Amino acid sequence: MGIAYQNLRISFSPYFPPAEFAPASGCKLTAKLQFPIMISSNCRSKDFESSRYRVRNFSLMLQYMVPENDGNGDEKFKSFGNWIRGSRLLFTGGSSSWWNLDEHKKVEIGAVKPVTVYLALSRMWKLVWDSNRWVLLVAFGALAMAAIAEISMPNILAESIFSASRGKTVVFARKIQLLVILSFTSGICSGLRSGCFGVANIILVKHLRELLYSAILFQDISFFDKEAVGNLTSRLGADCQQLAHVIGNNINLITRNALQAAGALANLLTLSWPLAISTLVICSVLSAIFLLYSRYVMRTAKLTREFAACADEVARESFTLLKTIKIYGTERKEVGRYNQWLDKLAFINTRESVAYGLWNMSFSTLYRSTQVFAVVLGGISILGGQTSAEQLTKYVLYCEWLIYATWRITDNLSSLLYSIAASETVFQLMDLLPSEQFLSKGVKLQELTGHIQFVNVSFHYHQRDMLLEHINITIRTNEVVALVGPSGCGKSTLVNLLLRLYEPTNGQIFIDGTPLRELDIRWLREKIGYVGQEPNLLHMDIKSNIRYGCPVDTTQEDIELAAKQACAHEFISSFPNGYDTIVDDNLLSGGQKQRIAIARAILRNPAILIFDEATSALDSESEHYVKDAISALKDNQCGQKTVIVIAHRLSTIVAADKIFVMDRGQVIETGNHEELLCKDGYYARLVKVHNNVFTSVCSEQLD
Ligand SMILES: Nc1ncnc2c1ncn2[C@@H]1O[C@H](COP(=O)(O)OP(=O)(O)OP(=O)(O)O)[C@@H](O)[C@H]1O
Repeated sequence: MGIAYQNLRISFSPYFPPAEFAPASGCKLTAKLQFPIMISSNCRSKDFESSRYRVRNFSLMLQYMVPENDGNGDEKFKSFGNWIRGSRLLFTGGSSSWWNLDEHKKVEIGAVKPVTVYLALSRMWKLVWDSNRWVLLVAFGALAMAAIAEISMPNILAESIFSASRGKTVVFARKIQLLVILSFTSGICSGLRSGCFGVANIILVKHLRELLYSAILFQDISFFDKEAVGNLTSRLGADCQQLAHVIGNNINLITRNALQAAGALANLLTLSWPLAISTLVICSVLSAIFLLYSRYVMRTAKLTREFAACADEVARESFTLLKTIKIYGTERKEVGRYNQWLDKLAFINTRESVAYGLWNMSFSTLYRSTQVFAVVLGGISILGGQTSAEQLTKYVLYCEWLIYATWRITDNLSSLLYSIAASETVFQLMDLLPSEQFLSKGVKLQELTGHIQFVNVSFHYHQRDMLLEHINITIRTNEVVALVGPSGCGKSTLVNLLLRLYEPTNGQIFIDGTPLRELDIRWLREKIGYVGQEPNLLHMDIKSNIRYGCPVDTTQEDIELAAKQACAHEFISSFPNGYDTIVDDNLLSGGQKQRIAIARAILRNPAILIFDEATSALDSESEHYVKDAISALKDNQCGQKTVIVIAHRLSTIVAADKIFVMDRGQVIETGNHEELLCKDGYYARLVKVHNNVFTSVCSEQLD
């Protein structure tokens, strides 16, 4: 990997730190830099040295690099200069570097095994054939009929003209009749062919998207740590759409033109084999040029998709974080970040267009020269008395057909190759096996009481240092426990392991005495209620949001009861549409979203309830209510629960039966509030700091 930007000043956006950047792990970036990177002041240089940031994906890192002078006039001059330099290279023999795409290979995302045309086509074919073979059979039947009708026409056309010139009225009338029948046959069959291939295409794209989407969704969460969301949506959207052309246009037109070319060649051979062979030579030259062109197209297509995906990812990220961008006034920086990928896209597309122009130039020249060639050779033959004018006319017509068909075949082949290149990543993703969690059939216990044990559990994220070390904790049935500790000490990670979003690197987790790995994951998750740090609601009505993922049927009363317990009923009822109000980003405050998420967790009536800083986005009053809701759930009407709360707010955790104090991935203290205060250790210090802050805030308010 290397960076080939000449004299480019690069800065890292402070709002999107390169979360995994460090030359240390696996990617010796600094050793290969061709030019020094100047890091601007908005990025602390220690971040680069720190082992916190490692290169996980070089291309991801590139997305965070922003040319410092983006958007100003200087840059426009520079890019204009680049264009001039580019054109000079193209036309002055320095073209090899102008055409060179190798440099850009370095930013391709994830090495993908190339897919052969045969493999890709057979997979696509199978997708359509398995679900609706009749469409394909009718399409190919109609295609063959139309091609036969069309290819017979030049012959009959010439015969009817020459029969008229010879005054043979009966022959002329018969030929015209035949021409009319052929015209109708060709028209009807062409319509049927296009329609059926169009339907086949729709079936193909639907299946591709369906399979791809489900293959992605069934991956482990660690898969999403490595893949950018923009890339995945790009595969689902643009790449699948690109494949939409394969059957409907490419295969359809290639087959039709191949049949027509074969028919034309057969007719040419019967008319005059020397002339036919000379046309074939021209067609072969065309094919050879096309082969060169197509190889280039395959490479540009791949890069185009990768860069478009990166641009999508930047746009997606910007739109998601729009508020942050507005507040920090980084619109121009974001435009620069986006532009960076657009420039790369333009670079590739310009070369692709020039290559297409050169290909078209070669084709047009050879096509026209064939006509001239045919007339010259044919004329000589007529003058020598070896060929008749009728034969020459037929020859010129079929010659045109052959060359035209060759052109259409190559043109569609290039588009087909473009699509096949898009299929590589799509198929690679589709071939990913679902997470092992979903494949193995685990144990379903008769009842889940919520007794949890972490036995010597250690864990680290992919390519990161060990985060949790030798965790040994026991949470008894119906206990309310709190996890406390400084930010980043691994509290949420501990919960992630309990939810089996990640597997421990060492040690085991037991639930009701059964190893977590052996339990049926769906069954287990049905029994767990989870309220995350950032409550994510879906774009649907509030009722459906509360009911989301609930394993049992629920009534409106159940939903309202859960909302009441989560202190959400009042504000929901205040909306004109009440529980039918559609949730969108601006409608609800952070606290309101969290209360809906709490209601969702309560409605499931889970055996284990997890609140990951569930109170962080709540105002004091709501926090008080939610605390009450948690206590109510603890000694609850509908069966007792084990409750795990991760909270920074002291008030939320004081009432817990047991508090686990964590620091740097280890549990350093255990006990209830009073016990821990008596220990006068880390927890006691935390409480003191909290009280001091609280007292100073109160006295400031009193002043
Ligand atoms: N998916 C991930 N991939 C890599 N590292 C991660 C991932 N999720 C979290 N981390 C890292 O693990 C460490 C612990 O994160 P975790 O969210 O468990 O901390 P926490 O104690 O819950 O912090 P907070 O109280 O701020 O939420 C952090 O340094 C974080 O950067």
